[in-house]
Amino acid sequence: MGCVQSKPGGRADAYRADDEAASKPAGAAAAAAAAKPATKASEGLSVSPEQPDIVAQLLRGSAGSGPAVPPPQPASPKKDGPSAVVKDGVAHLDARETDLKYFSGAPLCANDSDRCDALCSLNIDMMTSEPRFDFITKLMTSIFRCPVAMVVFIDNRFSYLNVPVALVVFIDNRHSYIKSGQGMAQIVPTDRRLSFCTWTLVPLKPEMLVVEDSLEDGRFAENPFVVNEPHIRFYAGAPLVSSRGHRLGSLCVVDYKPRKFDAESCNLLCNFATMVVRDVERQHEEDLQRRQSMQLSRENTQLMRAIDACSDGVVLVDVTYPKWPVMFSNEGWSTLTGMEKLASGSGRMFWDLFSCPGMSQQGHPWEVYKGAVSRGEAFSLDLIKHGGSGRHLFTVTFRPANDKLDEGMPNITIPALQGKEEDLETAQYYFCTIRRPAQHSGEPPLPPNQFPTKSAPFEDVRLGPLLGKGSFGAVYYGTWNGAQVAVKVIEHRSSTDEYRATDEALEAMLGLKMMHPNIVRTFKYATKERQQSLHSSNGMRSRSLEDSLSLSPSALSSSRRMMETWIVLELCNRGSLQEAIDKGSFRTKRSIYDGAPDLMRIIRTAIEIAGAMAYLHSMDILHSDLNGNNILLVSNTGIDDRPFSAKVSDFGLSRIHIGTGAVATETYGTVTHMPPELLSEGRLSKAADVYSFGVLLWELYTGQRPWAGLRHVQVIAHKMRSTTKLEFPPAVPAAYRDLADRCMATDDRARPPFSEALNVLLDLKDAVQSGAVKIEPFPVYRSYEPDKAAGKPRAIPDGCDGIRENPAAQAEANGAAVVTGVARC
Ligand SMILES: Nc1ncnc2c1ncn2[C@@H]1O[C@H](COP(=O)(O)OP(=O)(O)OP(=O)(O)O)[C@@H](O)[C@H]1O
Repeated sequence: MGCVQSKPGGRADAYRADDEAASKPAGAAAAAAAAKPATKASEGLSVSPEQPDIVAQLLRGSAGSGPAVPPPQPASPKKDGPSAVVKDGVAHLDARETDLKYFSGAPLCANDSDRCDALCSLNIDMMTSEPRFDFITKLMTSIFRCPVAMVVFIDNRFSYLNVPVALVVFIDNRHSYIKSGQGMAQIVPTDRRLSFCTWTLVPLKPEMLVVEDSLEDGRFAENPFVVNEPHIRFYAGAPLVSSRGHRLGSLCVVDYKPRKFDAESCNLLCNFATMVVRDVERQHEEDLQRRQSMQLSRENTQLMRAIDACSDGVVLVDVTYPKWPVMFSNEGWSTLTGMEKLASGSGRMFWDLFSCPGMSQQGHPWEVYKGAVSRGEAFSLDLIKHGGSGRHLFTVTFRPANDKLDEGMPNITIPALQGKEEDLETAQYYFCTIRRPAQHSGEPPLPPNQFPTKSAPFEDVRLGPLLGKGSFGAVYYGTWNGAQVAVKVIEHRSSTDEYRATDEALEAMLGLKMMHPNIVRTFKYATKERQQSLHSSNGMRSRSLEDSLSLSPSALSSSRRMMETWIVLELCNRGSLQEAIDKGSFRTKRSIYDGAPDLMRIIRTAIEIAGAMAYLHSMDILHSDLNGNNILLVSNTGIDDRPFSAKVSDFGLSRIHIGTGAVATETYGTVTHMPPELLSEGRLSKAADVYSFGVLLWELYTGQRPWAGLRHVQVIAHKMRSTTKLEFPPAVPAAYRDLADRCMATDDRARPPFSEALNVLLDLKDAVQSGAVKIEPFPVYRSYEPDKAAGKPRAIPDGCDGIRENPAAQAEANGAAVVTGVARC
């Protein structure tokens, strides 16, 4: 069923709201919006519960919808009037021809920003045409026998029209929005002043907007889409009212000839509108649930990794079934018992693997302990393992999975099992912690209800769950004298005297002497001989500490002992800068499509990083791997209005800078942030850190990943050719762009020292604060590549092997400076 009927003269649809009433106060315009509802509803009309007022308003006409205003004045058509134009894929008023005073469109309703927030919170991808809406609009064109039906969402700047293809041809005469899929609607963001639909937001209460003949209605008679192509004459729109009462947009039908719209049709349109909103809300709810369950599964994985890292054997059992099926076992379990690793679904029962000496007279252990389990009690038993050679005695501690680890520690249980009080009372899962009994190992027995923790090299440091793993080792949450800390655990071989790093070098590398508010503090470290591999058993090959100290591998004798170093660090509780950039934390939040960079937040964060780096360089320490993952965030203690402040971390690759020259290194940081001289010659200097900082400035401002979509080899090739650079969007403040460009200069001598970068940023902060620098919004869904002709996103193809095939390389071949910011959504 076609959704567009061709009209003589190429009629099509697009909107422009032009109105004399628009220059009136909002309330007046609100009444104007309702002043021409031509529908006369009949008695017995059914009203959808979610939109009770709509038809009632129709029955009453416009009375009560807002302050009284003069009825709209009919206006005569202007054949040579202004027109809507499409710029960069957005339908705008043509300001050259139009006196904007007369085309300001519907006035903003009082709660428009709440309304926009509500729309934003639903995470609707307004730029994507949805087949489910196509189905409804096609149904509507057939039921109402009109050429066009649309679902339109309206944010604070645009109406997102899902326009049938034939109309897209009209709206954008360059045809750049026509994709394959004939008959499918395409989305055209349209200046909200042009939109008929924005008038459905104006009345105080939701009501239908029916324009039987636009030439007879003062709000629309001079609208460019009435006066010119596509000559809209009829419009009927029902607001899309969310279950919380916010109007998100409208569902509308349009015709090119005047027509009547009876009460039954209004009712039907309202019901369709309700269907659309419920569908959107249901989809949102499902997305939320999906995200939550992904989060839960991530947390579960993290927990399992943390449990895996325990040197004691841990088994998770389901105590609601006889014999207690095993759900999970860790590496320590296999090491201690010699049994295979078990997972949920393996069908193995705990009480088939062990027996309890002396309990047979009392009954099955799972029955004997039923009471204790139902009360969620912890208990310990000496058990004999079945199978294998000989009898092995183990002490096993049983603890409810939703029990607390100990004072000051977070709840290290399965997240899915946490939470409800009633769950605590009827615990289903138990952790069984297996240790050899005291008489075998010489260790004191494990007190009941205590989760095993690693023995600490420091008496006063306790390890909690795993926070993450890096190439040098694992980082755990921990407590130290009651304070929350992060503990980095690194495995390495003991140093020979010949290659022993000096205390001074080690301390510098660990950042022990650094005291700066924007550098992650290292409180202390200690080394002990390692009892058992923490990571290698997980298949993870740890990079050793002496690798980072550039000790010769040949010097590492296999006879040397394996050591474990614990480094106690300041805890950074707000994740990494990279995560914050990816989440859009450096953009003003309205919607992802029209937000602007939050310049103040960006500059303040950049100042913190530049300050920390200036401090490091003043101590002749190079970072050498400065990137968003190595800058951690902590909750802001009120120094400004950001929720976080930044701290430079991870001196794993740091080198002591000797003299003024550069340090040769074979250790690499992150390719995207490395300067050309480091890539080509392995030459590391203070200027290399400055280059990485320049890339960070670009990321902070654009919110994008540098060189996204390119392979490492392609990134390196681009950098080596040095005609290629990261380009900023046009609206960036010049001082900011110049600083970033200087930092990323190919010639390392042209890069400013951090002290200078810091001063530039401080000046810029003052300029922004005083209003001297304006912040321009720019959409993030578009690439900033110089191919402006197409006016649409151009993604660099992934998986393209040859650099020549890359559009960036082609642009470069044409002499253009190439930009690599690629659409994130
Ligand atoms: N002080 C800290 N506070 C909170 N979390 C931390 C801290 N230090 C590190 N982490 C977390 O631990 C993870 C591992 O950190 P680590 O420094 O070992 O490696 P990385 O920086 O991710 O990788 P690489 O060592 O390869 O550069 C990090 O991703 C981070 O999430």
